Amino acid sequence: MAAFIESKQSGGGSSRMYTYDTLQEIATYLLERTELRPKVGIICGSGLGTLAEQLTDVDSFDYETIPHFPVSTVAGHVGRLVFGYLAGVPVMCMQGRFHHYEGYPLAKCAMPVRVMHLIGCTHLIATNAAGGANPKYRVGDIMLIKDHINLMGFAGNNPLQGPNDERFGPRFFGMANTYDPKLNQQAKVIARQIGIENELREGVYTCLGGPNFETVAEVKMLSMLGVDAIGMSTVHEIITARHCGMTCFAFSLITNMCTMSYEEEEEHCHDSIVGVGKNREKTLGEFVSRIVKHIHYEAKK
Ligand SMILES: O=P(O)(O)O[C@H]1O[C@H](CO)[C@@H](O)[C@H]1O
Ligand code: HPA
Repeated sequence: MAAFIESKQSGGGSSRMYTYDTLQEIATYLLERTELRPKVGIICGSGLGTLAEQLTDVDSFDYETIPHFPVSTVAGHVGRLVFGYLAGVPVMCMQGRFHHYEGYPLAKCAMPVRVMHLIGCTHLIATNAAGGANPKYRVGDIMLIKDHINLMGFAGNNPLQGPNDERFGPRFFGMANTYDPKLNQQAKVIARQIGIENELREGVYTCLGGPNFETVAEVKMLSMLGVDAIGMSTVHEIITARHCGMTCFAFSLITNMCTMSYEEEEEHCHDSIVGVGKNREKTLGEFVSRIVKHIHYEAKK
């Protein structure tokens, strides 16, 4: 198994390793094995995979069985692509994502987003577990992402590095309003409808490489830069989705507060992070179902 995982983890560091033809091959493999034609792709974060278990009439594919697909190596990420209906709407759901710290280049982490696009998804919903860097936040809050800071990009690490294939999108493109403001507005309405408006936040997310959590000095610095929540994912997926013209919606479940002083005992660990996701599964299921329904009916107007 270890050798198998290693072989799945190897490969170049840029978008070059997943050519348009390779990605089309993956999409075709899946389309030949499911009759569902989803317009919405969902990525489940750590501990949030039970969302995929709410789908009905499913066709599911373990990552190991999908050609050219990496495998999930992190607890709380099952490693399965599930097609099915959520609240009566066809969706495809990654029950487990890929992270840079697993040894995968960013282009590989974000590759399934391009597969979603080729399958016909027009919308991406990315979810994640994140640490609260905003002291007003509480564990269990849901933070709508209104923007991100691509810290890894500052250091020259971007999922779109390498030759650009115009069939996906242009070489250069803007990122303003990438997190669809209208969907965030609707999410606030939904939060009121389901009685979670007091737990809903809207803020800025950043992704660090991980796998270690942040030092106190790092949290202080990020907080000064305007970061509200810190994680190790999502940013490269959203950049990839934006590049190919998908509408993006994303939120963080605040699973822990980042350690903000040296006196505090650091309490977070991956198990408790996954546990918070599980505790919030019912609420998040309802929240995401309503977002998906909204996207579906808006598209029909
Ligand atoms: O971003 P997701 O996949 O939700 O996972 C988050 O939780 C893990 C840390 O416990 C890290 O992988 C971090 O990125
Ligand atoms: N930091 C980084 N990533 C995370 C955290 C955190 O505190 N919590 C969940 N994912």
